[in-house]
Amino acid sequence: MELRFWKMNGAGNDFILLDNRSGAVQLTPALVQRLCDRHRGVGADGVIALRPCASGRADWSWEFYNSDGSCAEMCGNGARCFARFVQRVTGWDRPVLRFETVAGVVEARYEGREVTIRLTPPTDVRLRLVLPLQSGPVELHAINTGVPHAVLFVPDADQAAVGRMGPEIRWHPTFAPRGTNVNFVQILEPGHIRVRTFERGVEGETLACGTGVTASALVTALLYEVPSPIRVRVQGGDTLRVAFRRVGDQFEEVYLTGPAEFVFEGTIQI
Ligand SMILES: N[C@@H](CCC[C@H](N)C(=O)O)C(=O)O
Repeated sequence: MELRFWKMNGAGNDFILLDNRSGAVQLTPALVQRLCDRHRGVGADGVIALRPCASGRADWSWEFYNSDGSCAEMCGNGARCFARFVQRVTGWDRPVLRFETVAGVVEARYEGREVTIRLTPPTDVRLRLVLPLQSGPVELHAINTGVPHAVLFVPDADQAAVGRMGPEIRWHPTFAPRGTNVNFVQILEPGHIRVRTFERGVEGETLACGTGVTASALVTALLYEVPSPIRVRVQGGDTLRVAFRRVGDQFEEVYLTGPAEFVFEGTIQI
């Protein structure tokens, strides 16, 4: 079978997008791994498939897979790409698109080449956890912004031990059974942070992680009383923006703004 795909990226976090409205493509873990293979496939951090919204709660639905073939509940950078993809393949011409994810309904607003998404409210906030790692105890913070994230503050993101501490925290029993994504956050100035993310399901550092950027900004807001919006520089060099409405320790509205770019389209035999 010949599979048509579109390659996109959001701040360097790259995805293969498929129009699977008909349900003709069976996205097995093996097929996702093959498509995402950077040597033998198209190459990407994940695969996103457009689906009709069976529940009627939104305009469309998606399936999201990490490059290892695992399903994830949500993806911030992927959500912005998905919004532009729906425009291209369905002719969607409204200013806002709502689509269903495992984490809940996400709203996307088109702003030229950028997209702002409204995420589901964060859950499972746990501040000041101390984890006994091999290198000694480390203080970090947990928050779920659609998928689980650990956030730890470092003096210099360039020097952060992402490759060593990332997998250790990602698989730590505190976050069992499905583990967590891990963000290393440097405060650059008030309202401006830099984030490097070790991603679950990619099992490595990506150039950006939208839900990780959001998690890092919200934890920064809680710990350091930083007001909305917060600018976040990612490893790929882009700057994303996180805006929120906070009531006490609760975030009632959370938005992520950033780029979503088409790179190429093609076909592959599966
Ligand atoms: N890159 C994404 C997050 C994708 C899911 C994540 N790897 C997980 O399995 O939790 C983003 O931009 O948010």
